[in-house]
Amino acid sequence: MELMDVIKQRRSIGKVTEEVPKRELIEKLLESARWAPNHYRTEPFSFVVLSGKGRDKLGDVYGRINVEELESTATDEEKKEAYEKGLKKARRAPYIIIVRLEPGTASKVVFAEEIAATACAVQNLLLTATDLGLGAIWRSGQPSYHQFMKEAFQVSEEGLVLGFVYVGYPAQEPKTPPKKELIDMVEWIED
Ligand SMILES: Cc1cc2nc3c(=O)[nH]c(=O)nc-3n(C[C@H](O)[C@H](O)[C@H](O)COP(=O)(O)O)c2cc1C
Repeated sequence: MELMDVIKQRRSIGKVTEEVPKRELIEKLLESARWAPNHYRTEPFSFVVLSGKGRDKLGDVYGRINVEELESTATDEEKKEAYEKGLKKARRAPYIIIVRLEPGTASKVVFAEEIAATACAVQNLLLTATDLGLGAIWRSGQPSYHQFMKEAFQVSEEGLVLGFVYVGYPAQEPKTPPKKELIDMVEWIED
């Protein structure tokens, strides 16, 4: 596909089928992420790929966070339900790619730029998914930044789990969300 077509056709696909994409396709996504720009060559991004029962590692964290958020008066039944809801959340796609960020340690490194570089890596991944006919969505939310998440996926105090890319084959054709017009976001200053 033409680059501009891939860019425009990429949509966040939240609903995917249970069909498991071949591992080689997921490897292609990761390979494209590897080439993202990053300042001072810190390459702050790394990935954990979950599939099958491996997804329960994320589900367990979601579940424990759900349980922690319950009132102290919650019954065992309510805790079980909350935990299982977490497990289910991590089964929404056959593959989940955990996006980790570990900032460079040199004093000149700017944390915002480490986030920018990691976001570039995710965009590469999402565009490649579009090109390969896969459906993908970048998910985040508060659990992403929870201490349980950092511990489970070995992220340091300084680092971040920037989010999760859920990948499968599209089970929906999402509408294109309204996008601002260029005229509303660009100022040209000439001569
Ligand atoms: C940093 C980031 C975090 C996101 N987190 C979520 C999320 O937790 N849940 C979700 O449904 N979509 C999430 N999205 C996807 C956006 O909802 C989506 O990009 C937006 O609606 C525009 O739609 P499009 O991606 O199809 O252009 C996230 C996107 C970004 C860039």
